[in-house]
Amino acid sequence: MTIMRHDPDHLHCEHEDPSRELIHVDCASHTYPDGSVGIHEMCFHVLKDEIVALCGPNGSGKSTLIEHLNGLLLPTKGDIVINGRSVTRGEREGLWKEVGVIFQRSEDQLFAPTVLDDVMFGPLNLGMAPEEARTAALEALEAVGAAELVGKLPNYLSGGQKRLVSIAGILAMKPRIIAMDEPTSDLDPVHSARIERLIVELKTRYGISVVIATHDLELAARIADRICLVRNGAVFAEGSPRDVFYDSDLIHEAGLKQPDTVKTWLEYCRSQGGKRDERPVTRVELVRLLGTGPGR
Ligand SMILES: Nc1ncnc2c1ncn2[C@@H]1O[C@H](COP(=O)(O)OP(=O)(O)OP(=O)(O)O)[C@@H](O)[C@H]1O
Repeated sequence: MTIMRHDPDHLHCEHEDPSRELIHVDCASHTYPDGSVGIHEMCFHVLKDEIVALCGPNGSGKSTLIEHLNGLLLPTKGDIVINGRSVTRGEREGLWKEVGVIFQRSEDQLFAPTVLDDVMFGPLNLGMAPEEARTAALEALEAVGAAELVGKLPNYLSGGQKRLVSIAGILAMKPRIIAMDEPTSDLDPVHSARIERLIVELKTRYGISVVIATHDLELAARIADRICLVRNGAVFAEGSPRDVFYDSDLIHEAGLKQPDTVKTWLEYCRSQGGKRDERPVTRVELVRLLGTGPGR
């Protein structure tokens, strides 16, 4: 995968793998009622079996894009096509079965008296019979490792537990795609690692494609198949973590900073005057290379 730059003068939302496409955001724009531009001529896609990370500075449009992926917001211009159905043309029935969205603030998602009620809410809403919904909810809580929380009051859960329960609530609806806004923000390292493992499992074990909006570039480097750089309401470049994070000009243009792992390797190579063919993006890769030294 090489870096693809989106040329604002020749916008095209095509890509090389349309047969695997689940989401197609076709030059979509959204202006909020107060005149703020949320997204502007956004071209974006999600394929089957991939984890895509949206990376960009505050206010670049990541959350606004995520809220468009299951019809919470509608574009004021352009189209959003989910699994062949145009959201803009009103084909929105059952959209929550296709794309589940997990908000940055888990509180926005949890409102029922108990965790079980909360996780059952989505399946019941999709028309499942109560027993079936209960089974789906229990399975989802088990899958996220939160089975012991089943009878608890959502209000009294810790931030990390709330995040797990809100993921279970979405997973219980068995969507094809899950979009998460800042999935690891405000979590301690243990809970972050748990959510990170869960995101990878959603893809590898359940065949769910995942979109994450994140400021944690180290996380994106570890788990994403594709990085989409977002600026001024649009994806302006995309590529593999290795290609994107080693392009310092591009990262600068995105208003971001290279991940520490990348910076450490580049500094090490400079200090050693060695070759730079390898491009580690995870700490495990970095440590392995530091053991052999650059250019050896
Ligand atoms: N409900 C809203 N009403 C008005 N403007 C909004 C609303 N939500 C977002 N915006 C504006 O839309 C633009 C994009 O915001 P958005 O929250 O999508 O960015 P973001 O990349 O997710 O930012 P962050 O990383 O800080 O979460 C910003 O200028 C923001 O002020």
